[in-house]
Amino acid sequence: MRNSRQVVIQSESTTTMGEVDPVFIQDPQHRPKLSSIQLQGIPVIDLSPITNNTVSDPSVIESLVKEIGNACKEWGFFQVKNHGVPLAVRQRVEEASRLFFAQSTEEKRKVSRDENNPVGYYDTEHTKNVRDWKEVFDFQARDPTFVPLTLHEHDDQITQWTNPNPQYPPNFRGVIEEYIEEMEKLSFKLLELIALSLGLEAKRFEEFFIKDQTSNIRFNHYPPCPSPHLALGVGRHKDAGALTILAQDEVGGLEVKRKPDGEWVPVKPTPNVYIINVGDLVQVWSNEAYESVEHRVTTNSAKDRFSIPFFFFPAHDTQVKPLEELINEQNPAKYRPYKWGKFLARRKSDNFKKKNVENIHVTHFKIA
Ligand SMILES: O=C(O)CCC(=O)C(=O)O
Ligand SMILES: [Fe+2]
Repeated sequence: MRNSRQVVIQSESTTTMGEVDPVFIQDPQHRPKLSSIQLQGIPVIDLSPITNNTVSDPSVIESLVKEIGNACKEWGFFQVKNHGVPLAVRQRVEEASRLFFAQSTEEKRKVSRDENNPVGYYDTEHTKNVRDWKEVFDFQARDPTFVPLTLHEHDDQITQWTNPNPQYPPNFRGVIEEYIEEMEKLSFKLLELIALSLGLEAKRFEEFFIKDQTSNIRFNHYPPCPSPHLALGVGRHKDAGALTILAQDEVGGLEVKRKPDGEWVPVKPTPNVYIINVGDLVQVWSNEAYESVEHRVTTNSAKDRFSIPFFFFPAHDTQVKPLEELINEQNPAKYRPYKWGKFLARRKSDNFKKKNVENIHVTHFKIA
């Protein structure tokens, strides 16, 4: 994370000095407060009614669906326990991630992403044009993943993204693939519950994901940062997909913007839970019954932090628009239709070129 342009910055709030390249420094209004208070957190929902085969009482499922619906409305975020993902599978992938990032930068760059194949290692991501204090390794759930060749709306040619094959740790790919399989199963279950909570058929969303989904998993490593009050691990953003399933370690740093008052609420680490958030696609499909909520990651000066989000993305040819069942004369569609694949390719391309404009975002399709 260090380079020759490093400068010494005088902290505003304390007398400590920290060394951070200016590209990492957030505007004052976006700097984290780093308070240690733990506010009333996002809800933890017990998924045993759907993971435990012996539950037959429909009212139990009904109340689970209500809980999920309420969490989506109030927070856009929730956590799940008794989710059915074997702990050993998670531990294997977490261990592999640590080993991967512990290698030299030179080794990691052997599996770097590039403009045509935006999958693999990189350490220069910018969120809202400020550099994130992190390094990542991206891996697609489908290998190859089919995506549009160009960004032109009427060009139907496709190309493919393929996964790199890191040599270390041994069997990294196998361990990731095993974990992805669990993430997909959980994603489908969660989307069913979300569909039910919107009054839709349980499998309403399935068609978008069955063939050629574009989901990816990301390994994040946030090294200790000498100036945690100036930089962020990931700047404030919303996730663009359908939903995200996040495994965070015990260090903490994820903050969610609380809906009514805009307060940044830290998500306290809890062993073996997953943090779920609905993304922009659910916001559009539900015609804003549910909203995708901003979140960010703070850094700290003492500890490395690792997290693993799984981004559940539909097939590239999915036409995204508010669902017919959820719009009517009183509640007309709030978004124009858009092609998921074009959107995704545009995002990756803007992101790679680090254009000095805001990345494409779902608000571009909002009907004023
Ligand atoms: O590391 C985290 O806790 C969250 C990361 C995140 O929000 C993202 O990668 O989109
Ligand atoms: Fe995110």
